[in-house]
Amino acid sequence: MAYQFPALTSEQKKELSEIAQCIVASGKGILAADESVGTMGSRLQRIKVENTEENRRQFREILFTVDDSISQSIGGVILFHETLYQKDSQGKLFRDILKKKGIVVGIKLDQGGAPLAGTNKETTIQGLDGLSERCAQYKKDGADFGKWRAVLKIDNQCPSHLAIQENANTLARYASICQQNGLVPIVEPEVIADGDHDMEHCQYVTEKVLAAVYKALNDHHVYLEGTLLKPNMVTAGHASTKKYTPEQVAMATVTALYRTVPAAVPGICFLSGGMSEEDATLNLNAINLCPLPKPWKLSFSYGRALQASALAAWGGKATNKKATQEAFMKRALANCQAAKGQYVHTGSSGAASTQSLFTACYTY
Ligand SMILES: O=P(O)(O)OC[C@@]1(O)O[C@H](CO)[C@@H](O)[C@@H]1O
Repeated sequence: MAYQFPALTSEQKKELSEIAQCIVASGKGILAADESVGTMGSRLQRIKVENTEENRRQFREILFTVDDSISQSIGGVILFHETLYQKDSQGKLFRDILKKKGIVVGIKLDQGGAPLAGTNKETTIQGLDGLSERCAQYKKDGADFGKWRAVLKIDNQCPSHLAIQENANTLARYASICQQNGLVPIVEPEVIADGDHDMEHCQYVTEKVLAAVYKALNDHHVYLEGTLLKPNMVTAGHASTKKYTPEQVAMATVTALYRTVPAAVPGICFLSGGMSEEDATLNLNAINLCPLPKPWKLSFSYGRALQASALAAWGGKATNKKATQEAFMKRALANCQAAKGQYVHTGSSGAASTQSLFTACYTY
């Protein structure tokens, strides 16, 4: 069929693919620091710190003012709206601090779930109304990529055909709007780990979801070279009694991706989904060593698995700045090595790094 109505100019495509490649350049991944106020509240509650704007700002200032060498491991940071406009204690905007380090700034664009009536408590994600205007403003304010997380669960009759189609289409519509405004869309269809299903079942569902997402992206004329995928790894449900090695997780994950994700996609940055920091790193390392064709960069976009030790080290005290930055740097480096298949587990990880970070029905 003739391509009569091109969605993007060649200049727009060039810009988008350059941004995407820069984020996942060798060994680099993403710090997902885009927790909403509510989600950050539950993180802070764990360390007995009050969820105030100032406390959220202080923790993020510590992360973002870490040594410049962080840019060898972190190619992009996803921010929440509030954080995009926050400043450090010297009055410098966080986004300028990150950009000065050569880190690309991203913004969370989804606005929470809404029930899909007639399903077993499944959801779609809101935020398409006014999205183009928000994207245009964020681009002016220094963001170069966006993120939208859709949630699919494995349960009785789930995910339903409706939930898969609706979320795939919404992700594709979001991705198209992002690209029109110069933002690289991170497409995140998360099959959450709640449940007692085995890994094979998770693989089956993940393949169905990803196949629907890439069909929808194609229908919406999304330029794949200017996108990044943020999927779950293929694992057993959190309540499953079956245990799998990182090599088994890697084989199931890469098989699912190889069957469904086009080679034009420059990078796949996994979410950590409640895995411990160490498991998230070991699995990513095994994924990069998996003996299957891997035409994309396979990296990380971790929230919990990059910040849990740092949060524990901070404990709300400014005097713990150095220890907090060291803990963050350690995980960032470990994941940088894992993104190249070069991580060697030394056995010296702190308690926080092996602790499960799973929260049931994790939403926002
Ligand atoms: O699973 P993780 O790695 O902790 O976080 C993944 C993530 O998509 O989920 C959170 C909720 O939207 C976001 O803060 C984050 O970007």
